[in-house]
Amino acid sequence: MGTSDQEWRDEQHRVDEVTTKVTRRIEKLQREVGTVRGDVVDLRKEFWDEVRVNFSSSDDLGETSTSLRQQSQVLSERERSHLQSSESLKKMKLLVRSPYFGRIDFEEDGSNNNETIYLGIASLLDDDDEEFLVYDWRAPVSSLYYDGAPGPTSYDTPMGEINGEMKLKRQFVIRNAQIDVMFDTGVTIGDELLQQVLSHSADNQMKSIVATIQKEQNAVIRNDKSRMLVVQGSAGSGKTSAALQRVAYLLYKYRAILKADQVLLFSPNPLFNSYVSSVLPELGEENMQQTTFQAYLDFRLAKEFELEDIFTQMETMLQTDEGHSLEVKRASINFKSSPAYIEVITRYKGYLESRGMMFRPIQFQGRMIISSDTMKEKFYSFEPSVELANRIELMREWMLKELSVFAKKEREAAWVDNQIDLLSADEYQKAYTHVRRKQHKKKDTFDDYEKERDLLARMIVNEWLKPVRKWIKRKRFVDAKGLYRELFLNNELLQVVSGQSSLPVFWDEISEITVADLKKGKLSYEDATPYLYLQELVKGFQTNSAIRYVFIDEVQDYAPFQLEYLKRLFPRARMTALGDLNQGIYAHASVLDSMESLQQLYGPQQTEVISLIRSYRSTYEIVDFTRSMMPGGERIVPFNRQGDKPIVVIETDRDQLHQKIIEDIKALNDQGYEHTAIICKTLMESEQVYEALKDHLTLKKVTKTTPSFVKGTLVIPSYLAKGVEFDAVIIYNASNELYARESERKLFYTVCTRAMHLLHMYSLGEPSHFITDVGSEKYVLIN
Ligand SMILES: Nc1ncnc2c1ncn2[C@@H]1O[C@H](COP(=O)(O)OP(=O)(O)OP(=O)(O)O)[C@@H](O)[C@H]1O
Repeated sequence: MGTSDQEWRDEQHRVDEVTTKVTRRIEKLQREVGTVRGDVVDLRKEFWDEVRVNFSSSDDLGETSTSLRQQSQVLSERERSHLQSSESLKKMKLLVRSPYFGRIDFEEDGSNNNETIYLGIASLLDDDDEEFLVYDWRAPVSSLYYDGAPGPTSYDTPMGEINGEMKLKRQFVIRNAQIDVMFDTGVTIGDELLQQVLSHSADNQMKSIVATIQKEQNAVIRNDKSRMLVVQGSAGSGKTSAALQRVAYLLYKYRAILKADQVLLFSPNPLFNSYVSSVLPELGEENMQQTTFQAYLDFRLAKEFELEDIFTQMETMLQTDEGHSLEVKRASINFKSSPAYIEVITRYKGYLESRGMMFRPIQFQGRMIISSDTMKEKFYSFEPSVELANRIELMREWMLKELSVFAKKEREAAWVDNQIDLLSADEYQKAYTHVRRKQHKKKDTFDDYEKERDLLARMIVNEWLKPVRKWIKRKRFVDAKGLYRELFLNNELLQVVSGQSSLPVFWDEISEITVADLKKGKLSYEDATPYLYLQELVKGFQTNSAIRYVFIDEVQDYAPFQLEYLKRLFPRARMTALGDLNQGIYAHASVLDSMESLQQLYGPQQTEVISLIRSYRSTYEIVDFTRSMMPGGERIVPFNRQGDKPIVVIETDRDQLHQKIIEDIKALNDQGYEHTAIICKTLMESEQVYEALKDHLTLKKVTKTTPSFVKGTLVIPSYLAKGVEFDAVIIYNASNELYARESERKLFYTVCTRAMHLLHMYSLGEPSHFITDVGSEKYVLIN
């Protein structure tokens, strides 16, 4: 809908006015921040000058402490004020170039007052703090802009629903205080603006989308009722974008009680962490915490085991030769990632309540302090109704007492005398000081020889037993490894706890490999979470209650076990899980067959599922091609942005193939496509390609340890391209030799959907049937 010249002039006039106010506000805040910073520095420097310190009498002591308190109050007040001013300044700086992006005119029922509401990244009040010149995009009234169309409408507020009529919905693009684009619009945030935004070049960092949030995305962002929010959305439908705006929304709505470090995002890989890290700061918010599930496993298990990571597992599974060992590995992954295996572990815990617990004996200098059998006997002497983990707690207390008894006896041992004799003068002095401190500074500690020997012996024994004590305190006496191994050594046990008389496929081989790995101190990726889960069921769960919101991106890549584990790990958190079943690239992903199964986690009552079906990232032609690869793909709705059809280039000679790719990339660079990727299937292929092309092109090699994306032409293995996007994607070898197994369809789909503007697939020999099955009208074939 067009706007008149007069309206344009009026709006520009308002932009000028607001910008002038913001500029003035910035100048004022800069002065304030400077002054307060100076005050804080001075106060810190002069802190002790202002405090009257006098410890002579109890009155003086009281005065000193009051003076200290007052001085630290002044300091913390100034520090708070500095923080506030700095935050306001940060927001004003966001507003100065583009104060707002939307306007709605709304008349509340019965008010007769047409209120004009402008929406921006942050709110702005006029000088007397009475009128909002700009409303924060997250304010309750702003939802009208994203959800409502001109006409009768309503929005929710903490006080209840407000009804009225929207008279106007207008969009702006304001750059450097000048209106570039302005138009009035209907329900959706205009396609025109989206067209503009989406046709831009890719970046190595994700951007915020506040000006063009779509209605269904807004539902994700503002959803506030469910414990678990599941977002199923096609590739490029804005799941990650919506998740990040949702974090910003929650931080705004609950600003009095929620801090950014109480929100945790699980990303698919460390690279992705850096890719999304600028969105929240762009919105004036602090970043949430970010991690990967792998990082958590490393944190918990890497000291104990040589841990297979998810990418190594992936490399194994992507081997071209489907030999028997790969079949066994796949069966192992499938079983160990299945809900049935959760049942096995849970029932195993029940089984252990009455039998089968395993302990590691406590020994000292080759002598037994407490044997495994004694521990087991003690464990089963506790009341059977006491929870397993609580019994372990009781065991810990009992063992610490036993250790004290042992320590007392040990003080008389001959080795202790030897140690005392061996103490150097220095050590003796140290021991003396130490013992004195322990004895609360009694002066007569080393008065007579007997006492002296006794105290030194006590100290030496305690020192020597310190690691044992620590070991007990950490409950290392529970033989978690033995308990886990038992499942693979004892078929009868497995049958009992699985409730099945038959054993899983390839069980003998799976068991043999698992046991051998455990013996070597190795743990495969598929064993890591079940192992941890069993250990926690027995020893008690380590939980993190500080985290209030957990976001899991690419949830289709998690096994049910891992989700169950996260639920336990964060007992006070609400969860938002975002995923696309079509992009489940890992072997264990096949077990998570529908997003609805995620409802089991917290139960349907506490779960809400939202589907996003519009795909924004890629051009119409690319989405039309990629969606045809997937069963049910017709449900994906491409955003109507036109581009070139995907290209398939067939070549029989590898050198020729390289030559063509080099020319292609040079041409793309000339056309201004700055962020392109040569996507290879595996790391090995990626390394070979990098070596072959690096002298002809400026390339950046990406591996699992690359800390962040940079702009340019990347050479990247398929699975590391998850979640990110590029102007142009070059699939290095999309041949049928490489991509033919059904299990690789989703991987191929995922890599193709990384392209925003251009998708070029090269093939050494016959192209993958994933391409040819699509229908030749959807791509251009070059022989
Ligand atoms: N409402 C929107 N306005 C502007 N751009 C959008 C909008 N929604 C999504 N996009 C853009 O579409 C692209 C894809 O978004 P995003 O990465 O969030 O999708 P996704 O669903 O997480 O994708 P995938 O599952 O394929 O990784 C990004 O460039 C994002 O900025």
